[in-house]
Amino acid sequence: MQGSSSDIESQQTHERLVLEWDSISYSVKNSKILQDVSGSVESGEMLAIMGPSGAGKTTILDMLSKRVPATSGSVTVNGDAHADMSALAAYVEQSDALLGVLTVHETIRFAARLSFDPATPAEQINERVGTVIADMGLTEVRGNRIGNAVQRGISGGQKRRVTIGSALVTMPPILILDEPTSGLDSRTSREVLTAIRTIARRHGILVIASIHQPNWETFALFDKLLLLARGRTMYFGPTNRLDAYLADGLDHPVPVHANPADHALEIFNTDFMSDPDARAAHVAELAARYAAYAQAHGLGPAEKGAHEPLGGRAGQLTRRKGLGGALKQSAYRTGILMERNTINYSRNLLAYGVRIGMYLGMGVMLATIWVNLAPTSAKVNDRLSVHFYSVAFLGFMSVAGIPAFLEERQVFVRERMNGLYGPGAYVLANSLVTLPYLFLCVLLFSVLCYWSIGLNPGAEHFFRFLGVLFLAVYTAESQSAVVAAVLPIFVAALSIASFLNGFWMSVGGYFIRAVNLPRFWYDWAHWIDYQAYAFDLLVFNDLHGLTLGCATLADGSCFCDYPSSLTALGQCALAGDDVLQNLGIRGISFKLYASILLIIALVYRVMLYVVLVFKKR
Ligand SMILES: Nc1ncnc2c1ncn2[C@@H]1O[C@H](COP(=O)(O)OP(=O)(O)OP(=O)(O)O)[C@@H](O)[C@H]1O
Repeated sequence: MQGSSSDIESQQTHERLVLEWDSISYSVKNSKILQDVSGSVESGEMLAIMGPSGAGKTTILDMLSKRVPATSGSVTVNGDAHADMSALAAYVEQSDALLGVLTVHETIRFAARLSFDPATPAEQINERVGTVIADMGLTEVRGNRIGNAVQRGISGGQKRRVTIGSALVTMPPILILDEPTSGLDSRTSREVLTAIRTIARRHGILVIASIHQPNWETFALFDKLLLLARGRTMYFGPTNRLDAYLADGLDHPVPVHANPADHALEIFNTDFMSDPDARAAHVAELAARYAAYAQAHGLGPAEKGAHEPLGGRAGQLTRRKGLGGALKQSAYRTGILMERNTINYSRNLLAYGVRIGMYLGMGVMLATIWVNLAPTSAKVNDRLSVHFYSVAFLGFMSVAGIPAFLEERQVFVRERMNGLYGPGAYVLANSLVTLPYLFLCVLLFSVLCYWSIGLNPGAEHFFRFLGVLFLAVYTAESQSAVVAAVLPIFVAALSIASFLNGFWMSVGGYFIRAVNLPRFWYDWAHWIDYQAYAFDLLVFNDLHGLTLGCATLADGSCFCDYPSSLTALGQCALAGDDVLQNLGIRGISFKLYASILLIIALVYRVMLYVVLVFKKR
């Protein structure tokens, strides 16, 4: 039988799941953010979580998705407290983490490709992507870019729908949405939630959404409602029984023509009560009244029944794949990420175009300021400063890559949480796609300045200069990535990465000779300083084997700026190796130093991986 869209549709119909949470509480220090909240929801159902601002809606979503463990109580799927939620659930956060230069269609298609089995035919993926784009009302803007600081893109509400679409297209068994309708007008909110409901019913997806102020029709799309105030349950049950509870349980019937959701939020909002004790007592009383009513009227979580054990697709997802399978999947996802990164890098003018311009500018600057250095001993210090400047400033400017790394990292955090791929695939794709881009930057810089400065001529010397500089810049870029992964806040990452580069400059051996450094710094910092190895290599490459002319003074004597072994032989010249000897870098092994530089770069890449393994947000 021919593969058709119905194949993929049927593959994506999930087995029945029941998500239950039993008496979950969450405290930070001594403050109780959630208290004894219980409930359940199953495949095909939509649960709304509502409550005044600060009621604990995002917190409970974090508990249900197991992003944050509850202080007490349990969260189970089909009775299993160890179900792998990253494999079962897609979580759509309040903020939209998207790559600004991709189009709407590309964004959703990449999400689909990252989630589907490698064997899924492209037409099936395209069909699913097309359906989701239509369902989210994005057909008109499917070819438009998302937008970023330099290029205005789609609207905030459309971005919200792209984020939801990117989750929905992966057909997760559980879909968790934090404020899916923020930024959407009431008609669009209703359309989007109607589409989610249709897809959820059709494919048996369990949907949980926190929501602010839904209008009547939107509210009615939900099967169940959990109403929170100050972390306590004000109501949990079918949406269509809320009216009865407000009237009979609380003596606050919904006025004629009023929206029950608005009315309930008015009752449970205690933010404007000035006395904190009275506020706490009021909320406690409302929670007690709900508990008594729920018991008397059979509301609350369904009776725990016998569950099917997790099996089928969900079970497969929660089970670890064999090593071979995992590696294959990982290689497949890495390939897709590389493709996406390449598009991102090639289109991201702000992050990458401007940087290329900056490296070009630095090349022109060096070429015109250190212009045509004669091979004389008087110009040795100028040559040294060229090498120092090239390593230190090109390395330093790697901080310009931090904003783009942070944008990419946010997308990674979202997709990783949703089980699309792990830190291994991400780091590998990032590490590989950065290579040609940085190489291009360093190549442009080198071509522009190497010959006009008059560094050691010869192709071999030029290519060594290029290679060493490229390794140094790649190491610096890797260092910036590690810093930004640890501290994903732009200003903080920028400050720390700049400080580190300044530190490496200070202990590298240029400003103060390495052997003159205080032992405390020399014994460790100098030896792990990538700039020190790169500087030594560039100087060695330039001066080794070179003969430099010295000055003949008025009295006929010869003056060299460095002690020369050649003057004793009757030549008024300075051997480049004499300078190297004086600097303490004579006889270094080019291969060894280049290998150490490479190892430092790789260590940073491994550090990036380790940081991302442990730092999940
Ligand atoms: N890690 C934390 N440390 C301290 N306070 C926290 C922490 N997490 C949540 N809170 C507090 O718990 C309360 C509930 O926060 P939460 O973000 O869950 O509310 P919310 O209902 O989603 O609010 P909103 O609708 O405004 O987004 C807030 O007062 C918040 O400040």
